[in-house]
Amino acid sequence: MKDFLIAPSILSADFARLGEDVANVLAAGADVVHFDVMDNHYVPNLTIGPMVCKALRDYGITAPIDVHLMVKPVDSLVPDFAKAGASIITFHPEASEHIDRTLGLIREQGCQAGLVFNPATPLSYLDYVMDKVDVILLMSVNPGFGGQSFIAGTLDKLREARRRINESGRNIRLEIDGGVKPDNIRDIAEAGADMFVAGSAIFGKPDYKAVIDEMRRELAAAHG
Ligand SMILES: O=C(CO)[C@H](O)[C@H](O)COP(=O)(O)O
Ligand SMILES: [Fe+2]
Repeated sequence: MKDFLIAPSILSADFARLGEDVANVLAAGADVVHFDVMDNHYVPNLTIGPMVCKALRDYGITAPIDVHLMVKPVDSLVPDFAKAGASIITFHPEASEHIDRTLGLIREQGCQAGLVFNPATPLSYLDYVMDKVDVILLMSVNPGFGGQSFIAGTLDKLREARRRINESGRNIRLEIDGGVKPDNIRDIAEAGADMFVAGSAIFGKPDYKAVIDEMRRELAAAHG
């Protein structure tokens, strides 16, 4: 089977007992912790910052933490998240004045760097920075909230992103975020994604392992 990563979004976790809930979802078979940072400025919602990332590390979470920055400006938060234990830091190109500089800053801080594309953001932002990204994250909902429905047009965009990655010859992760569920994850994988964020689909069910196992069965059946 291809190397697929499942990354539960803690946006839908129980914040009153976050460490325990994250440990439980990892014990249920998740690979990566997806950490949504919203600032009530770039997106109309307010969530969590570096202190919470550090608290998860202090609690004993050792899995990669994938920090999805939905903030503007971006750069000042990058060293803070790197120090707090982030493994991957992704940001929206519209939110950075200097995309190349922000990507470089993330790598200088020892993290993997990625760009996030809203449903209407063109992939042309990749044109001159393909050698500086480790992750490409396509949003399949408009950013700001969990529990929204997958926008079907994202499948074509995934194919286009996969084509660009293949052409680059680089080992870049293709991550998808928003409305991912057991009943659509196979189509999403066949369109080219290899890292799958799922918030409400996993944390919204009492048995995390049952959902993750079902996703893995669907992924095992994916072609391509
Ligand atoms: O970045 C996000 C929203 O901006 C979240 O990661 C995403 O929405 C996950 O939630 P769900 O799987 O419930 O759609
Ligand atoms: Fe996210």
